[in-house]
Amino acid sequence: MAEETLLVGRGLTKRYGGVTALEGVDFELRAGEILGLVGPNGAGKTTLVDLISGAQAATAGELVLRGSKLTGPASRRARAGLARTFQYPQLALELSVRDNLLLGWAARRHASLWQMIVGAAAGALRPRVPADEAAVRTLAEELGIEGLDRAAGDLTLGEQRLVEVGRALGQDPLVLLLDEPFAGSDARGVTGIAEVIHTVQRRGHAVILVDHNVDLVARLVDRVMLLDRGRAVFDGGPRECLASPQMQSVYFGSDADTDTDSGDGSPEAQAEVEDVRS
Ligand SMILES: Nc1ncnc2c1ncn2[C@@H]1O[C@H](COP(=O)(O)OP(=O)(O)OP(=O)(O)O)[C@@H](O)[C@H]1O
Repeated sequence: MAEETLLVGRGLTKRYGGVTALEGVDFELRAGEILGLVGPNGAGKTTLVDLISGAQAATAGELVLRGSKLTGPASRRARAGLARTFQYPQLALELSVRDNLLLGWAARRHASLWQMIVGAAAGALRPRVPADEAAVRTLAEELGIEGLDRAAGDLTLGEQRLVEVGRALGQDPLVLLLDEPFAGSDARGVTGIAEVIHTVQRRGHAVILVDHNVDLVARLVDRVMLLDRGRAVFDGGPRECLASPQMQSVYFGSDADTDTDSGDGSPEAQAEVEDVRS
């Protein structure tokens, strides 16, 4: 695995009024690394993704991407090399699957994915770039996305997630942030999303993968960070995390057994991830 440090977070803290969502979280993400972010409801997982992506401003702390401070709004951070997906997929529902995917490629050349979405909804996804269209067709085949002319609003939740992950891949991110990408996905969707994760890794870039399902995450990632009530209580290998006293304490209390599946994610999804882990 490459040794270059891509992204560093130091002392990341977020307070919403009296609620401390995140407190002094440090991490390092290396090139080619897949980092799993796990923890129970309210642990601060989405907040950390929000602080990295720029969806929320940190109360304290700093982020450094390839040696440069990462600051400013989400659009600037996207230009710096971040792409993310959301707990609830954010596609342009009235546009086709093809156009939603094309937005990822188009965003490489434009200021902001969100400006692109608004512009595309108004018919501004022109002129089309043949190379982008070819890349979208290839990606759709690889991910098993069918019916490129369908409106995104007609897709199932799992299909929408796959398209959103595909769009993020089109941005060719240095760091891809995936917030619960498997929820609502069938086995084919899980395979497709896992393929995207490995594609980013093969490019020497990095992925932060958030999910409730610790067993499922552990099969895909190189490292796991366990959050509990806003604090990082474990950072290390997935097997070590599953066996750690911190994991026991966070999920079960100290003397519980080791079934770490929170119940999110289908059995099919888990079986499929077992198969696709490379
Ligand atoms: N906009 C907000 N305003 C106030 N409190 C918030 C806000 N966003 C998050 N919180 C609080 O911050 C804490 C961390 O929330 P966060 O959504 O980051 O957790 P999470 O680990 O992603 O949880 P889940 O797995 O349920 O999505 C929670 O107590 C939550 O209620």
